[in-house]
Amino acid sequence: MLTIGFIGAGNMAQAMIKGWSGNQEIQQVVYSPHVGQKVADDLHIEAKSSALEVWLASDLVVLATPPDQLAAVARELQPGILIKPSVIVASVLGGISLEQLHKALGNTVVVTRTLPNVNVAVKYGYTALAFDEQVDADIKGAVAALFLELGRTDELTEEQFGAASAIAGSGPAFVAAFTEAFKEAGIAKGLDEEVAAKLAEQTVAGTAQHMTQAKKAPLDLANEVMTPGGSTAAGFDALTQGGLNQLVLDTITATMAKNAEFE
Ligand SMILES: NC(=O)C1=CN([C@@H]2O[C@H](COP(=O)(O)OP(=O)(O)OC[C@H]3O[C@@H](n4cnc5c(N)ncnc54)[C@H](O)[C@@H]3O)[C@@H](O)[C@H]2O)C=CC1
Ligand SMILES: O=C(O)[C@@H]1CCC=N1
Repeated sequence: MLTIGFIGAGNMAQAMIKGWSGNQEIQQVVYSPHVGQKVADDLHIEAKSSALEVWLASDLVVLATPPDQLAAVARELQPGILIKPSVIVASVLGGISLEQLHKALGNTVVVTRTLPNVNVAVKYGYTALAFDEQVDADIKGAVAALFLELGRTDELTEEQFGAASAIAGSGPAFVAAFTEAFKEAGIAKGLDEEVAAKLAEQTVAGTAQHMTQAKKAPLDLANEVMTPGGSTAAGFDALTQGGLNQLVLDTITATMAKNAEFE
């Protein structure tokens, strides 16, 4: 049995807990000063009463607080790090580097940097992983296998994390915003809200599934839909000439700029 302990019980921690919840080989525990007990009750796992208790109970500890809480959490964990140095840390803290993790937690702790997105809750996530030279191949393999259970995963360089965070980490929010805009357009054109919501959601979900299952590039799929001289091409021109690519680039640039503030 592997025990995964969460420090922080917000949206990201809950998504990961849900993703691993069906695995009989994994036991999960959680601490948060605010909502830990409620989240534990809702997700049928055990609540601990401090970050230190989580550390002492776990094989792998996920740091899932807001990034600015790292120093406070590290202070609480110091006795645990001395008593039980074998614990592996998987940090999901946005913008916090491996070097910053070592500075806060000490050089002897095995730290890994992981960047999942909320879609891990339904095992359709993407998780970027980064390791330093202290992490041996067995630990890398074990951490990668855990996240592979929650969707796709890759080892990236830390330099790639800013862009990966904006596109894969924050991306579900942007795709959701596009889906909402699709729905709003349907309502504006006379559909009931319920119908518009269903059409928008199923079209976004189906398009993603189609590209994945058929290994089709986005523009190849778009070209299949665009009957020459037909209606889709007229809409596609409006979308691209209206500045879609620039808008998406601006979105990613703004996201990365904010993320860099934590470094
Ligand atoms: N939400 C997302 O999609 C993603 C979030 N992340 C990262 O995950 C981390 C958490 O983000 P969210 O879950 O969205 O935030 P959130 O605000 O939903 O949750 C934060 C949690 O941390 C707890 N907390 C605050 N201070 C604490 C402390 N000193 N000790 C223990 N627990 C404490 C809060 O009670 C709360 O349960 C952030 O560092 C964020 O950058 C990374 C990738 C994606
Ligand atoms: O919004 C945030 O700061 C975090 C990082 C990636 C997704 N959520």
